[in-house]
Amino acid sequence: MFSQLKDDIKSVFDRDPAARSWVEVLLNYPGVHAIIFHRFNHKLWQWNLKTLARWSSQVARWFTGIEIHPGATIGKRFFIDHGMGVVIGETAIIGDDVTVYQGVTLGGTSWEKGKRHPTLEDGVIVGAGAKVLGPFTVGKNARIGSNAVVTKAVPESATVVGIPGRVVRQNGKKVVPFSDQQQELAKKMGFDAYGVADMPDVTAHAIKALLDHQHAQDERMERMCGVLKQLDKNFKIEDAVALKDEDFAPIEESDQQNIG
Ligand SMILES: CC(=O)SCCNC(=O)CCNC(=O)[C@H](O)C(C)(C)COP(=O)(O)OP(=O)(O)OC[C@H]1O[C@@H](n2cnc3c(N)ncnc32)[C@H](O)[C@@H]1OP(=O)(O)O
Ligand SMILES: N[C@@H](CO)C(=O)O
Repeated sequence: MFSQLKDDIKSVFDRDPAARSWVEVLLNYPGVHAIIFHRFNHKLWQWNLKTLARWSSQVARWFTGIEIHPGATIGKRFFIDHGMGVVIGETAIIGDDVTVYQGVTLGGTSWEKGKRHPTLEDGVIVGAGAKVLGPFTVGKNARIGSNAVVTKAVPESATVVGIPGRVVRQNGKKVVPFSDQQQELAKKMGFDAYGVADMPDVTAHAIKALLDHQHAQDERMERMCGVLKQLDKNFKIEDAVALKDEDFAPIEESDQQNIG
């Protein structure tokens, strides 16, 4: 537990340019105080001293403004910067090297018991004031922008911003935002519709399909005109446009072989 705490404190230097010395970090970082409390409270929870664990987590909240349920599972080198207003629910699972800022909630949307809080994989960053609500997974190294409200799974290495949260970057590449209609169409076409950087633009896809069809029709029409010209040397396309249904005689079998 002590080496884990040492790693927690060391991670502050990697992720906060304002951190200057161990003494300063130990004295002034509520996020550090909260994680020290939590490492201990989680042990109490696991030893089935649940009431004591919850009471101690409330003491920590009183000191730090950060509320971490003692049942929450938190990996190595967890860093809460500033911290005031952070709430982490009972069934939240947090991987290694995760960073959260003040005002973040890792919360639930259901009153059912069981898994109801999110899982944050390794390296996730959750910006100030963001709310991550529900029992889904935020993939490795994903970033959640400050004040976002996220209620759906987030792919690995994605950046999600806004309300409702939407993926704007994946692996550093810009993701074109899709309308609800485009997402529906994409689903019908068999593409994953949420936050996939390589997902094709379905509107462009539909326009291309129409143009391909038009091109094929033009070619067919040209071939038909060629055949008609062979049948009648004086044939002009303008005359063909003016023709009515009754002007067409049934096609002879020998002509049919030439068409198509
Ligand atoms: C005192 C203190 O400093 S407390 C610390 C407070 N700091 C935080 O909470 C940090 C949280 N970090 C963020 O919000 C960052 O902006 C991140 C993590 C989202 C940046 O992630 P990146 O993958 O680097 O994305 P990037 O900065 O390129 O932004 C992507 C797009 O989202 C927009 N964007 C970024 N953050 C947000 C946000 N919180 N809300 C809405 N849009 C946002 C950007 O303007 C950009 O738009 P564009 O594509 O039209 O240019
Ligand atoms: N502590 C971080 C965010 O406030 C910094 O100083 O940049």
